[in-house]
Amino acid sequence: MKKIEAIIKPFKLDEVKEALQEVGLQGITVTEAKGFGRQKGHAELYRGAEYIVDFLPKVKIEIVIGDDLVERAIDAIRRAAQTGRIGDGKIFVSNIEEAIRIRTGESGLDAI
Ligand SMILES: Nc1ncnc2c1ncn2[C@@H]1O[C@H](COP(=O)(O)OP(=O)(O)OP(=O)(O)O)[C@@H](O)[C@H]1O
Repeated sequence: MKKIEAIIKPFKLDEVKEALQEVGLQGITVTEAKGFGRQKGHAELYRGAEYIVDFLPKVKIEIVIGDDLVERAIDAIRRAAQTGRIGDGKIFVSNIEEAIRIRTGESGLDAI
C-alpha cells in the first residue's frame, strides 16, 4: 500500500476529487493547508537571518491505495491539478505498512 499526499491549489479540489473517483478510489482525506514552494514565498531578514514569509492557501489531499493504482492516481491528480503556472503543487508518495478498519478489524488491502 502507498500513501499519496498531494498539495494542490484549493480551486482544483473538486476536479481532482472527480478524477480520483474515476480511478476508483473509495476514501480521501482533505486538509486546508498553507505553504510555499520555490518561488512563491518571499524572503525577509529578521535578526540577521533570512526567513521566507507569505504562506499561501493550499489544500492537502491524502489517499491510501494499493500499489497497482498508484500510477493511475498520480496521472489523475496531475491532469486535474495542473494549470502550468507556478504553485501547482506537489505529489509525495510513501509506503504504508498497515491499515485497519476500526469497525470490523479488517486489515491490509481489505481495510482501504
Ligand atoms: N519540499 C516540500 N515539502 C513539503 N511541502 C512542499 C514542498 N514543496 C512544496 N510544498 C507544498 O506544495 C505547495 C505548492 O508548491 P509549489 O507548486 O509552489 O512548489 P514549487 O517547487 O515552487 O513548484 P513550481 O515551480 O511549480 O511553483 C507549497 O505551498 C507547499 O505547501
